[in-house]
Amino acid sequence: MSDFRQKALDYHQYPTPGKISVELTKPADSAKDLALAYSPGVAEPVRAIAEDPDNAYKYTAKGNMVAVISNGTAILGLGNLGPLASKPVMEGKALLFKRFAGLDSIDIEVSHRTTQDFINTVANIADTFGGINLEDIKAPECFEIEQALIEKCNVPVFHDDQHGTAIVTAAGMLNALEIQGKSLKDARIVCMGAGAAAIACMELLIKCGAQREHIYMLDSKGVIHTRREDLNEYKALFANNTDKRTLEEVIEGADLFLGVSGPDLLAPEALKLMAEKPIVFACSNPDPEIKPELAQATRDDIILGTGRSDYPNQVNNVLCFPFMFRGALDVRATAINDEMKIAAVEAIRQLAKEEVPDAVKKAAGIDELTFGPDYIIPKPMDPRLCQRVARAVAEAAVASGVAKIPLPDNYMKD
Ligand SMILES: NC(=O)C1=CN([C@@H]2O[C@H](COP(=O)(O)OP(=O)(O)OC[C@H]3O[C@@H](n4cnc5c(N)ncnc54)[C@H](OP(=O)(O)O)[C@@H]3O)[C@@H](O)[C@H]2O)C=CC1
Ligand SMILES: CC(=O)C(=O)O
Ligand SMILES: [Mg+2]
Repeated sequence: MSDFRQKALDYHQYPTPGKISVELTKPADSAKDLALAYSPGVAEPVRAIAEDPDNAYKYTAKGNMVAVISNGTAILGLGNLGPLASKPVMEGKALLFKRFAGLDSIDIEVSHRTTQDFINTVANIADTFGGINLEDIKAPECFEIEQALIEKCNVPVFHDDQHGTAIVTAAGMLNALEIQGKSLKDARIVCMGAGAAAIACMELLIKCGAQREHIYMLDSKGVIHTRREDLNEYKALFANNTDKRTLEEVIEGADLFLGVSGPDLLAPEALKLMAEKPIVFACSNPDPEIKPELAQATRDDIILGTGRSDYPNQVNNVLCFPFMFRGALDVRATAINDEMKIAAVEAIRQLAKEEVPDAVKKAAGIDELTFGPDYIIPKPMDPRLCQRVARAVAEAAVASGVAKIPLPDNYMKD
């Protein structure tokens, strides 16, 4: 067994199996404590919540609690390995919620027969939580699931692989384009993958200024084009009227490559065909579409991002989802809308241009971090991310009318 594999397994096994646990927030030592915590005292908040459901935010952990819910159908880039196998990833998301945004989070892995079963299961438990983070649910079911849950639930529902990924990708792309001296409006884009992350990333890039007709999307059968008869309605929106059928044909002259598909799908020969100063985000986890060392050896004018923590430019939804929910929950947003997403893109983008505190460099294990090809987006351990992104998101929620309470005084001020 490799050293790293053993280390990863040991990390998860010792000293206690798993990565999360539940802590008490109130004393529970004496009979007096228990009389308040349990019977008879607990009856008082019960009555208060029965009278007004919003009292759940006052008397229970709901307002600071996010459920991370998966069915394990698209676990990272490892595929459909089932609900239980997705548990380490979901516990990992809970760890990130707590570590970076102070949000309590519990993972829920759902076995189900039909898509409707899954929707019903989540809808039936949603009121327990302040928000629902859907994770690693494959396309195209993820689109129907998210839409149905947004309609059924009173709390914000967010499919992280779609929108978290899209927000971070857009922020990174815009900064990389700026450094390479290119514009999103003119950029020729190749998107490898046509699933949850791919469709959402391209839709958000279009909202940020990319042109749909400049995008070529590929799935496991090749280029998505208008003469294909096997396209679902989401892929069909990206069908090009073209004779091109292969990656090599569409990548020639491309400025941007986004990989949200699987390992080693971008060969160096294809990378060589991209335009001058290309931008490549090889975001498949854990193994990117091209090995970073190979990409760098193939093109010295490249800006490269991956989804991983062990290379520069980590283009990963961890830069978004903890703070998106922090901001949304703090103003009790009923939804996560486009205004909030665009506000998050801008906040992430701008932070990368600021001076980096020494503590962040130390945690990243890097001596110098200055806005440029090897530093296009902030590091996950940058504590300013929570302040900036949560504040931008909360302000956008208030301004766009989905917040149920006003911005708290001095909210997330530096
Ligand atoms: N860095 C980050 O933050 C994130 C990275 N990702 C990564 O993106 C990838 C996809 O995740 P997600 O969208 O949730 O999963 P989905 O299952 O929804 O989509 C996977 C897509 O990849 C396509 N694909 C598979 N094999 C190939 C191939 N050989 N050539 C071209 N396309 C292929 C599939 O094609 P088809 O439609 O034909 O089946 C499908 O469109 C994963 O590797 C995941 O780790 C995802 C979210 C966040
Ligand atoms: C990062 C992530 O959510 C994924 O790869 O699925
Ligand atoms: Mg995911």
